[in-house]
Amino acid sequence: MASEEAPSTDLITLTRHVLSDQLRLGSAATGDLTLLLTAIQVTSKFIATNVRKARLINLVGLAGETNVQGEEQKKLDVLSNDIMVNALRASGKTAVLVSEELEDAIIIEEKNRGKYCVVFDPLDGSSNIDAGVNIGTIFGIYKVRPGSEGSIEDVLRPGNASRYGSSANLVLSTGSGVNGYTLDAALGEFILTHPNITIPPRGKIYSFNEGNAMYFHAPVTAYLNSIKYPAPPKTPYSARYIGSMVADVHRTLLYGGIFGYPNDKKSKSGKLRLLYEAFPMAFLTEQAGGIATTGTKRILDIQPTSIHERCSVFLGSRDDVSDVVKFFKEVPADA
Ligand SMILES: O=P(O)(O)OC[C@H]1O[C@](O)(COP(=O)(O)O)[C@@H](O)[C@@H]1O
Repeated sequence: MASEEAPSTDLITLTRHVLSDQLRLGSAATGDLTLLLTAIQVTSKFIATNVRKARLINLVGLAGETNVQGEEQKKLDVLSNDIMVNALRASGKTAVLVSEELEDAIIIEEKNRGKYCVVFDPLDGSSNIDAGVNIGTIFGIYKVRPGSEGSIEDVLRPGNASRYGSSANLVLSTGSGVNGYTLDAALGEFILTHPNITIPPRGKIYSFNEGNAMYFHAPVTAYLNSIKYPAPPKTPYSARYIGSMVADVHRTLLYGGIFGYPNDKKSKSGKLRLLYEAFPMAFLTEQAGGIATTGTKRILDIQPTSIHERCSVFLGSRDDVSDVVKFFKEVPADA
């Protein structure tokens, strides 16, 4: 009879892990980032719980409002946004908040102000909510510039980011590698389950919404044809597309391959937002050993000019994304 392996007694919670990370920084660490991440953890747990029981407590469907992107807001979009704004303000560690759901940035009042700015998409993939498909929260954290009291300029800077479904995962980088945590709902703790995530140098999966294929620019079409109809002995890549960036990128980090949402002839600037979708995902991808590009520019080098601007996104395994960049060099945009 197979003996079940005894559970590890050395539980590494997210808080413990971030603290040890901060302690490695010695006196430079004030504990502020740990407290801010604790606030974000609480919002993720709350959102995870509500996503799980959404249909039972009438939290599915539309909220009846439209956001700055022109998208109809889901009830869970609004709830998740309110929860994050309140928790981040109450943490006393933030100066500027930028949310996908709010037209303007929130500049935190002096009495509650801290030294961090948080940009976030409270519920990414919301088109999938009512079908119970994986969705998530994406966030990025900046320090205010020296001498700044907190203004929009503190987040309009080059970038150089939870997932809810069968399990709630949180994937985090503070600049020294990427770690994944799984929420133990019984304990109410995120436990380290994926230490030091490293993306494979090349994968066998591509993740694009090919429903837009007729609008794709020539380099993208040429690249996709190269992996769908390769010359033998190479074999075609598999297609996987959930339609929630947080879930498609999570899988890409673990299995390798490429996720892409390019700008095209229909949407010139692309769909995904630079500050709170592309930057955090690009940072995680690079920290995991991958590449994140627009096809012609490293995403983290982009200088943002507005908080809701969009950009083209290709990210994933180093060799796969390098192939895309090669096609952008060799194939004229509208050949
Ligand atoms: O439905 P499409 O056009 O494939 O777009 C899906 C993409 O849009 C998004 O849903 C945008 O995010 P929001 O749901 O936060 O607006 C991404 O998660 C996803 O990658």
